[in-house]
Amino acid sequence: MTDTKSIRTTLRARFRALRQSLSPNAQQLASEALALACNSLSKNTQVVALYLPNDGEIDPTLAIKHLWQHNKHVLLPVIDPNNKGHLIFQRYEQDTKLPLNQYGIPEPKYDPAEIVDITTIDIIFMPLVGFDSQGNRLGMGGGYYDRTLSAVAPHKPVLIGLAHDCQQVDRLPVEVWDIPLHIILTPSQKLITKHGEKLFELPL
Ligand SMILES: Nc1nc2c(c(=O)[nH]1)N(C=O)[C@@H](CNc1ccc(C(=O)N[C@@H](CCC(=O)O)C(=O)O)cc1)CN2
Ligand SMILES: Nc1ncnc2c1ncn2[C@@H]1O[C@H](COP(=O)(O)OP(=O)(O)OP(=O)(O)O)[C@@H](O)[C@H]1O
Repeated sequence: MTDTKSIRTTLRARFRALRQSLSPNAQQLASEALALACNSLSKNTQVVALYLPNDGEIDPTLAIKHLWQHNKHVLLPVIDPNNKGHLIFQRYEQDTKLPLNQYGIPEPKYDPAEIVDITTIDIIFMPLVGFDSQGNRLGMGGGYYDRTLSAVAPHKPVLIGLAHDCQQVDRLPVEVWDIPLHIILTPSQKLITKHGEKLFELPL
């Protein structure tokens, strides 16, 4: 194993354990703070991807409810059955059925009619295991988001990582394929990274 890979593996285990150890009350407060922040960032947008929580991840379900109330199109990631290691994004509505995927995460059943082209998404709010102030992201280790996003433009969709404050690390060792985040939201911070600063030149 390379140094980078082994450090990322060690950090992944540490930060997964840390977020899993948060109390239900801490998770609830985090989710409420997140809903306000997501809502404010989504104001001038129409199509927004989120995720359903797993493994102690910060819970965006309250944010999703707010977005529905404001008539936004909410999407969820679905593991692409036709393109190994990639995600597609499908519409998520109040009556969407959510069977569990291979990792036990609820996701819409694959349906080509429900797929939304990734280049039309305004914001992808992404789960993460760890992050640093440069916008580097450590995920679950499947490479799904990195592979899926490798084909999109550097400014669209806007990539926003969602995390608990305890998931921040000084500096993550990065891999060549890592796609940096524009913004990272935690219950107490809206961190605009150096990649995100370029977005101020564009309407969000
Ligand atoms: N909530 C949420 N949804 C998501 C992701 C995510 O990180 N969080 N993903 C982001 O990519 C995709 C799923 N990727 C995942 C990759 C690995 C594991 C996982 O639990 N891995 C186990 C090993 C499981 C096995 O191989 O049987 C582990 O590492 O313990 C979970 C999700 C799509 N949906
Ligand atoms: N663009 C890509 N093309 C091909 N393989 C990739 C790409 N991105 C990631 N991978 C593969 O995915 C594996 C996992 O990558 P990494 O450790 O960066 O995942 P992660 O960022 O934690 O996961 P995720 O993106 O699913 O949240 C790597 O071993 C790498 O080989």
